[in-house]
Amino acid sequence: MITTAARGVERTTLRRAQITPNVPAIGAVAADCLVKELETWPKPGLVSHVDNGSHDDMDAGTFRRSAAAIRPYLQRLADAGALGCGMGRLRIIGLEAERAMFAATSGVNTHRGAIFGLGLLCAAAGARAGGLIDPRLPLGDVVTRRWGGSILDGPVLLHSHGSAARRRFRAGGARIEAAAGFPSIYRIGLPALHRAMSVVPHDTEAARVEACFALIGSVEDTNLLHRGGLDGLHFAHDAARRFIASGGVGAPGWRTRAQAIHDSFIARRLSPGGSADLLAMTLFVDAHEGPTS
Ligand SMILES: CC(C)(COP(=O)(O)OP(=O)(O)OC[C@H]1O[C@@H](n2cnc3c(N)ncnc32)[C@H](O[C@H]2O[C@H](COP(=O)(O)OP(=O)(O)OP(=O)(O)O)[C@@H](O)[C@H]2O)[C@@H]1O)[C@@H](O)C(=O)NCCC(=O)NCCS
Ligand SMILES: Nc1ncnc2[nH]cnc12
Repeated sequence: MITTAARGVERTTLRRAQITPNVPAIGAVAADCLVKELETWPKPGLVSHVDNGSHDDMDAGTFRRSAAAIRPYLQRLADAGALGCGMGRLRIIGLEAERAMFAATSGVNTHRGAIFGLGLLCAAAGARAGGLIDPRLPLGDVVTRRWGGSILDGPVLLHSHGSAARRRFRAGGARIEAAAGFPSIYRIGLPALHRAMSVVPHDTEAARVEACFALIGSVEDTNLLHRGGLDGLHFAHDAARRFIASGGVGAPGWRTRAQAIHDSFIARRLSPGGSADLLAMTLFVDAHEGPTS
């Protein structure tokens, strides 16, 4: 737990540090990406502004409260990145963010994966904007270079759904994704988002749907493994890949087909929460290094 004394040190250091003017915007951009992820429909099995997907313990309001509660911590992670902090400091802020999330959601895990991955990307954006690292380096590479080793060496959560699924199925999960510089964002999420933006330039929600399906079709999502085992993961991969292969959001009638896949996930109670987090992270990276940023 962070002590009052440690907080005082952090505040003093922040006052002294040369934080460039765009660092203070990083947390707000990240929280906005969480809201954009929420406001994307249809997302198979996931909660949105339209329905609760495969969940009966949370709705759009739960996610909005969670995003608002963790926003200041995402900014603190950006500030910590700009100050050159190591993984130990980032982990303390991340755990505080988790506590704020649980307080805002009455104990429901909405964004633990997002706090981790988006939090690291915020710290990377802070390090880059603060002049600590080559500004041309992609944010994913910044994460690998600065914190990759300690991400993999850090303490493991023994009782999370994800850790149980990772042990049972030998899956990778959020740490491997982050330590490797977020290959799912750079190889899958961003190309799908940009492809769809060129096909449906006036429909930004459709572009997010395309990126979401592309991610679900490829990510080894521990949420899918936790709820549906290997069968659930394969079902999700197949359905999402078929949607993309048949033209995605560029094909006529795409919304009806996407909704049918959403319904099929709900019938199996599948929820690709890791892919939802990676969609929010894709939007964040796009905001910082996309064609129009
Ligand atoms: C390192 C931690 C992330 C440890 O977490 P864990 O051991 O649980 O590791 P993972 O299995 O790897 O998953 C963690 C969460 O990351 C998301 N995720 C899943 N697969 C992937 C993937 N392949 N790549 C990236 N991210 C992935 C996912 O988060 C979402 O799902 C959460 C809800 O899940 P769950 O509680 O199981 O909910 P339900 O299925 O609904 O449960 P039931 O209703 O069935 O009961 C939600 O949070 C989404 O965000 C995984 O859950 C990390 O937590 C940790 O160590 N934190 C400490 C802080 C820290 O180090 N911070 C660093 C600086 S910020
Ligand atoms: N929209 C969403 N629905 C369910 N789980 C999630 N985890 C992150 N975003 C989510």
